[in-house]
Order: sequence, then structure tokens, then C-alpha cells
Amino acid sequence: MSESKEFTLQEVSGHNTKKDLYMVIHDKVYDCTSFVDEHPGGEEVLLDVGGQDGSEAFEDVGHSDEAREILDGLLVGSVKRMPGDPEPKSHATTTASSSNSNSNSAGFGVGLYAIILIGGAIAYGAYNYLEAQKSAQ
Ligand code: HEM
Repeated sequence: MSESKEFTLQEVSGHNTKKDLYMVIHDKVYDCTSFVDEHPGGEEVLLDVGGQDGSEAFEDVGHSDEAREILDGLLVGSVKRMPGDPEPKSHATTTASSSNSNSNSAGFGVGLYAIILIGGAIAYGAYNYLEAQKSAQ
């Protein structure tokens, strides 16, 4: 059965042209060659992730169940992970890292607010000091 075929990421990366286009989505390998011209989102985006891991790009669009059915039909095998290969890009990691960056940016927002407050307080203090010096003269 062709579905049980295993590809290394290096093998998949060789299939990156319009006439021979493989893509990894969630550790499965898909042959998108026949679908390039039919993709409602255009051929460009498929060629962009040709031979690579397109999990994130695919999920970011929020593809329909129909799109997932088409994907099932393009399945040719699964990824054989080799030592040193990058970690699979799963949606879970995407959300985890984006929520991390959200909390980081929230932290930065609070930090910025504190800096503005402290800056304002120093400016106010300096102004008072100068005024006091002026009236002392
Ligand atoms: C072999 C993998 C893919 C299949 C089978 C597929 C299939 C589809 C289908 C059926 C649609 C129509 C809307 C829907 O049913 O959700 C669609 C839309 C779209 N796809 Fe894909 N897609 C694939 C990969 C990708 C990738 C990697 C991207 C990269 C960003 C992408 C970007 C888009 C965009 C932007 C649309 C929206 C087009 C529009 O509404 O104008 N697709 N895709």
C-alpha cells in the first residue's frame, strides 16, 4: 500500500516543483501535483511550501472539511524522522508559542506603562526642584 511508504524530509524536499510537488502536513506526506492548478487559494501558496512542512500554512487558513478530504486523497506516505530533523510543526505548538508571545507582549505593555509613570514622576520632581531653585534666587 502506498500510504505506508516512508519519506525522509530530505526526500520530500526534492519534490518542490509544479510538476512534482510534495508537502508535509502533520507528519504525513501528500503529493499535491495534480491539485496545484485546482487549489482555490492559488498555486503560488502551494509552491511556497512545496517539499516542506506546510502544516502551519494549511492550518492558519482554516481549511474546510472538504479541503481535508481532498488532502486525504493526496496522501502518499508518512515522514520518517531522522536524527537532527526539525521538530514537526503542529498546531498545538503554534498556539502555545503564540499565547506565550501574547503574554510576553502583555508583560511588555505593563513594563512600558511603568516606565511612562516613573518617567512622568521624575519629570515632575525635576520641574518642582527647578521651580524651588528659581524662587530661592
Ligand atoms: C494540499 C494541501 C491543500 C489543499 C488540499 C487545499 C485545499 C483548499 C480548498 C478546498 C480551499 C477552498 C476553501 C476550503 O474548502 O477551505 C482552499 C482555500 C485556500 N487555501 Fe488551500 N489547500 C491546501 C494547502 C494550502 C496551503 C499550504 C496554503 C498556504 C497558505 C493554502 C492557502 C489557501 C487559501 C489562502 C485559501 C483561500 C482562498 C480564498 O478563499 O480565496 N492552502 N484550499
